[in-house]
Amino acid sequence: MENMTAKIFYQSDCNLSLLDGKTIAIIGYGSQGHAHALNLKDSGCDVIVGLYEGSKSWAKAEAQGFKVYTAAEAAKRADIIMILINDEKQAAMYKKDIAPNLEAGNMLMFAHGFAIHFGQIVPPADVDVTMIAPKGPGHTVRSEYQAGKGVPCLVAVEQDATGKAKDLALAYALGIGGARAGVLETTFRTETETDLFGEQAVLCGGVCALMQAGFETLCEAGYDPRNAYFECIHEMKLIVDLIYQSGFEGMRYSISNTAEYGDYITGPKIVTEDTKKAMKKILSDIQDGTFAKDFLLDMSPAGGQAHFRAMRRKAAEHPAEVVGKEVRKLYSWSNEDKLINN
Ligand SMILES: NC(=O)C1=CN([C@@H]2O[C@H](COP(=O)(O)OP(=O)(O)OC[C@H]3O[C@@H](n4cnc5c(N)ncnc54)[C@H](O)[C@@H]3O)[C@@H](O)[C@H]2O)C=CC1
Ligand SMILES: CC(=O)[C@](C)(O)C(=O)O
Ligand SMILES: [Mg+2]
Ligand SMILES: [Mg+2]
Repeated sequence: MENMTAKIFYQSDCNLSLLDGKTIAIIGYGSQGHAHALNLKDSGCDVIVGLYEGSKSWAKAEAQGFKVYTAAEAAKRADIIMILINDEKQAAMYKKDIAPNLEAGNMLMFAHGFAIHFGQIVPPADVDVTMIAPKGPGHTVRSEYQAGKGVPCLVAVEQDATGKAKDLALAYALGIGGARAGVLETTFRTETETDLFGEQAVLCGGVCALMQAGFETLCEAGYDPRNAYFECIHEMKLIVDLIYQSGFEGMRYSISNTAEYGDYITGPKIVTEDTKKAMKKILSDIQDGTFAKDFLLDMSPAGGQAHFRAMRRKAAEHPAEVVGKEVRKLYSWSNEDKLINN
C-alpha cells in the first residue's frame, strides 16, 4: 500500500491569516473557478479573477462581485495564482499570460496535477508550486461551502521556494471549505493518476456506462423507458446518497433483504475479473502517459477536438438523455435542472 501514513489536515491545522495582505488571482471562472473565487471571498480573502477578453464569464464574475482582468494582468497583480482553466489549455495560457508576470516568491496553484505532472508547464525555481484538488465537482464545492460543509481535497507541494508553500496551500484549502472535510497530503503524480483513474473507470465513465447499459437492457426488453430511467438512473443518486452518508453497510440497511441478496449474488457477475483487468489497463495507460498523449492530441488545434465532439454529440443523443429531459421537466422542483446554464 502506498504511503498510508500521509497526513490529513483539518480546520485547526490551517491558518487563514497567512493569506492576509495577499491577492489571490483565480484564472478561469468555470466549474472550479467560480466556486474557489466565491468561497475565498466569503472567507474574507482578497480575490480577483483572470479571464481572456471576450470570455462569456467576464460579466458574470463582475456581477458576482469581482474585479476581472485579463489573465496576464491578474497574474501581475497577484501573489497567489490559481490556474482553473481547462487542463488542455493551460500550457499555452501559462506561457503567454502567466510566465512573463510571475515574480519570485509568488505561488502558482492548481486544482489538478495534469499540466505539471505531464510536463506541460515547467515553472521557474523561485516560485512555490502547490495544489489544492477538491475531490468533487466545482458546483458542489460552492454548494457544500454555502451549506456550512466542504468537499475533501488533496494537497501537494511540487516546489517550496518560500519555505511556506504547504501552510499557504492549507490556508487556501480552509478558505474554500475543504478543510472542513479533510485535506489529504499527496504528490502531483499521485493526484493526477488517481483522479484520472477515478473519473474514467468509476465516477463518470464507469457509472454512466453502467446506468446506460441497465437502461438499454430494460428498454430493449420492452419496458417503459420512463420506468427504465427512474430505475437505473434517477435512483442511482438516492442509493449513492446512502453510501455517502453511511457506507455500503448503511445503504444495505435501508434496502430490502431481497435487494441485498440480489446485490451480493449479482454484483460480481456484472463487475468481473475482466472488468478489473480492464481497470488495470486503464490505470497503466494513465501512468505511462498514453491517455494524456491521446487527449492532448485530440484537443490540439491539429486534432480539432474531432473525436471529443463526436463522442459528446453521440452521448447527448442517447435515449436515456431524451427521456431524462422529459421526466425531469415534470418534477415539481424542476427549476433545479439549470446547472448546465451556471
Ligand atoms: N470540473 C471540476 O469539478 C473539477 C475540475 N478540476 C480541475 O480544475 C481545472 C478547471 O477545470 P473546470 O473548472 O472543469 O473548467 P471549466 O471548463 O468549467 O472552466 C474553464 C474556465 O476557464 C476559462 N478559460 C479558458 N481559457 C482561458 C484562457 N486562455 N484564459 C483565461 N481563462 C480561460 C473559461 O472561460 C472558463 O471560465 C482543471 O485543472 C480541472 O482538471 C479539479 C477538480 C474537479
Ligand atoms: C469533478 C472531479 O473531481 C473530476 C471528475 O475529477 C473532474 O471534473 O475532473
Ligand atoms: Mg476529481
Ligand atoms: Mg478530474
